[in-house]
Amino acid sequence: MTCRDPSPTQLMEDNHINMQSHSCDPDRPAHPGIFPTREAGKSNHQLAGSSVDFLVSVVLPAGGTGERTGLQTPKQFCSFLGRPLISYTIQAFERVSWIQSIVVVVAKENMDLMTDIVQRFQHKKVRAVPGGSTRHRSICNGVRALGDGEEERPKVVIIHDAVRPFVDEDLLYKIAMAAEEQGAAGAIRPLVSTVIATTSEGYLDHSLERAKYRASEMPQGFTYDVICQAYQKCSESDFEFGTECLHLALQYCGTNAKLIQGPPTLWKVTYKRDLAAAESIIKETLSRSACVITGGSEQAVTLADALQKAVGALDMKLDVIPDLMGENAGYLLKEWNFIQVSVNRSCLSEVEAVLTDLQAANRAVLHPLVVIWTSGRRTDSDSSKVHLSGSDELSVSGRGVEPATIMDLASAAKFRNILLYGIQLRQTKDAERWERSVLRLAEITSALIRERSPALVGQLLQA
Ligand SMILES: Nc1ccn([C@@H]2O[C@H](COP(=O)(O)OP(=O)(O)OP(=O)(O)O)[C@@H](O)[C@H]2O)c(=O)n1
Ligand SMILES: O=P(O)(O)OC[C@@H](O)[C@@H](O)[C@@H](O)CO
Repeated sequence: MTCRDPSPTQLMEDNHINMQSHSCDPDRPAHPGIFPTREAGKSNHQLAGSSVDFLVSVVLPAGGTGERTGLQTPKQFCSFLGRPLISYTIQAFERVSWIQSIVVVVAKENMDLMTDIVQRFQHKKVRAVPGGSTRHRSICNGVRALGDGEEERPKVVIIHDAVRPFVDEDLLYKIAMAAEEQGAAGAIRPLVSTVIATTSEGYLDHSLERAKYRASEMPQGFTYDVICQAYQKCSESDFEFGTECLHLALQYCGTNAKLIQGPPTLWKVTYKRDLAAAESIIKETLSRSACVITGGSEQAVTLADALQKAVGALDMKLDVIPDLMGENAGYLLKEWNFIQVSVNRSCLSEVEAVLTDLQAANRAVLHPLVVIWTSGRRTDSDSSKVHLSGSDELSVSGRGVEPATIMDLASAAKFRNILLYGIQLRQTKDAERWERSVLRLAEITSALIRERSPALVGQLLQA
């Protein structure tokens, strides 16, 4: 996780609300209906096993400064594996086919940065609008943008803090359907700590019965009309100090939100420790599987099968294939990790071919891809076993692969966000030692894929 400059420290321009019009944006002309009342459009989207037959749009409030992290860079722009947190959240919504559009609400000084992020990570359905000095004001600006004529007004608006990157389609579907039916819906989680009330002198006044209360999380959903009306009627104090959209719907629209319990991953990145936790989850998600390419040789398949068995104990799934052609080309579009196994071959041509395929598939836009070149050599007549070659015997011709060669290849690949590592297996005649070497190979492979460290790129490690 990196939180480098540019780090906007300028606090958002104060965004005063005009009581008459409740315009959330001081620059926009005040007018009686800040939320157009055109009939919501209809659209039919088929979800596997379910359907959403109304338009759904999303508002991602991302206009905060993240003061509680103690960092200069607002947490939504802190990077994980070279990508800002907000891009992960946007991706979680982009892959939901029945969501028609996403409005990201950012501080005015971050509008250019947000536009760059949308372009760099090829986000679709996304546009950025300026936020306000409080979360409610930002959300209000986002909701208003949904009705400003650039697109068909949605039936349901999903509101989700941009710093909650782990949200799944199943929950979004439940929230959207409940909001369409009920007018409002929100995700909840059990309380971890008991809530207590304090006296003005800082003493315990009373304790709430924890079982009767829940933590209000995100996503939340509202019919466009309900959330518009709520923001049109709410008070200046609500805009300034409020933290709960569901409350506004109840208070100003008489709409009782349907509450839906979500998974533990709904938590909001708030403190610095949450950034580390988010990075760990992102890395873990990318490291659950890999594709092993053998070229079809018997020795390479033997080594790959041994590796597959060994990493299974490390909670990692390997698919062993001969190449990335035909139906195996699908791995180029779904896998983040590739292991090229070469036995008795000195050149890196096979791994170069993998790199070329990956670059052509343009897969490294969202996440760095990991390619590991694993080399071994059969050293006895028993073809059922691939023994390990010493680095000085790596090739049939007796010439080993120069470490500089893989470093050069890796340096070029890194510019395309592909991390190339090499692992050599040591020579042994002893089956038990060979097993231990394969276990080391599995541990190194798993660690390289999990950490995706740019520092080790191009290194030739020894298993
Ligand atoms: N004026 C604001 C304040 C907050 N938010 C957004 O609302 C979400 C939840 O708010 P919070 O976690 O409080 O973010 P910050 O206000 O940035 O955090 P802090 O209170 O620590 O400064 C975040 O995505 C934040 O960017 C916003 O859009 N506009
Ligand atoms: O912006 P804050 O971190 O102060 O609070 C945000 C939370 O209140 C909010 O995300 C949920 O409680 C749902 O409303």
